Amino acid sequence: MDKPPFGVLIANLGTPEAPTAKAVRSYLREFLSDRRVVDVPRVLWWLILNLVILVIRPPRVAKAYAKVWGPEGSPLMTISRAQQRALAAALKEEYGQDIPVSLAMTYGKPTMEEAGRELRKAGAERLIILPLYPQNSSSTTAAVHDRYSNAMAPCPHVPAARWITDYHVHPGYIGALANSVREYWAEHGEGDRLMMSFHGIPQRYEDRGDPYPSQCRATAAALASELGLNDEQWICSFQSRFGREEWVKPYTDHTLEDWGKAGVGRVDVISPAFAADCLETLEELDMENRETFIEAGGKDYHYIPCLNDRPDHIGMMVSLVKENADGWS
Ligand SMILES: C=CC1=C(C)c2cc3[nH]c(cc4nc(cc5[nH]c(cc1n2)c(C)c5CCC(=O)O)C(CCC(=O)O)=C4C)c(C)c3C=C
Ligand SMILES: [Fe+2]
Ligand SMILES: [Fe+2]
Repeated sequence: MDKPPFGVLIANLGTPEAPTAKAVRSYLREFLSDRRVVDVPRVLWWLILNLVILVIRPPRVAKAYAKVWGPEGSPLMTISRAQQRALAAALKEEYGQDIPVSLAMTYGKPTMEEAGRELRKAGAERLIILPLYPQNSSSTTAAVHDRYSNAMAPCPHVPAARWITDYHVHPGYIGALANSVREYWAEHGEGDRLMMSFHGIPQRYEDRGDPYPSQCRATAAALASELGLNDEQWICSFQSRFGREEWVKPYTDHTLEDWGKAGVGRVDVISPAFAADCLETLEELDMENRETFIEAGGKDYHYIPCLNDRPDHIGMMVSLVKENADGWS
C-alpha cells in the first residue's frame, strides 16, 4: 500500500459519554482541571472544583445534555464524526488517493493518543493539525497543542506537523457562514437583528493577550459586511459565562433581555465560534436564551444552526488543508 503524503488530525473539545450526572462529572473533572481553561491557583481550585462545582453542577448539566442528546449520542460527537467522514471523502476526491483523517477530543474520547495511533497505522508521517475552533484561544486551541505535545512525549520519532491556529476571517469560512444565513433567510424570512453570539472567556484572559475576542469581533464584522448589514442590524456578543468574575462583553443573555424589553420584534441568532452544534448552541442558545428574549417581551426568536457537515464548510476545510500542505503532495 502506498503511503499517504500526509494525514489530517481534526480536534474539538470533547463531550460526556452519557447524559448522566456521573458521566458529566467525569467529563467536567478532566475539562475544568486543565490550567488552560481555569487558571486559578491549583490548591484553591482543587477545593472549589471537588467540593462545590463537581457536586452541584453535574446533575443540572446532565439534564441540559438530556434535552439535546440524540439516538447516536452527544450532538458534538455525532457531528464531529460526520465532519471526519465528509472531510476524508472530499480529500480523496481532491487528491485522487486516500488521505487519512482522524478525530481527537481534547477531553474524553477519542483521545489524542488514539487518533495518533490511527494516523500512524495509516502510514502518515506528516500531519496537518486542524483544531476546529475558528478563533484562536488559549483555552481551546492552545489546549489542543498541549494535549498533542503530551501525547507525542513518548514517541521516539515525532512526525512533521503543521498547525492551523485559526481561520476566523478565511474567505471560505465567512462565505460558508454567509451562505448559511442567506439560505436560512430565504426559507424563514429575515429578522430585525442578527446576533452573532460567541462562547465567552474571562476578560482577564483577553487582557493578558488571548487573541480570541478580537478574532471573534473580526469574524462578526466580516460576516456582517458579506451580508451587507448596517451597524444597527447586527451585534457581536459572548455567551456561556462560568463563575463570578467578569467575562468579555457584551453578554448574550443581557443583550437579549434588553432587546426584548426594548420591543425588538424578531432576532436571528448564529454562533460562529462553534464548528458543530453542541450543548452551548442547542440548549443554551436555542432553548434558554430563547426563553430569556421572549419572557422579556421579544416576539420571535430564530436560531441558525452551525456549519456542521455542510458541503461548503467541508470545502473550506479542504482549502485549509491544501493551503497548509504546500509541497507535501
Ligand atoms: C470554565 C471556563 C470555560 C472557558 C474559558 C471556556 C472556553 C471555551 N469553550 C468553548 C467551547 C465549548 N465549551 C463547551 C462547554 C463548556 N464550557 C465550559 C467552560 C469554559 N469554556 C463548561 C463548564 C462547559 C460544559 C457545560 C457546562 O457545564 O456548562 C462546549 C460544549 C461541549 C458539548 O458537549 O456539547 C463547547 C463546544 C470555546 C470555543 C471556548 C473559548 C474560546
Ligand atoms: Fe466552554
Ligand atoms: Fe452553557
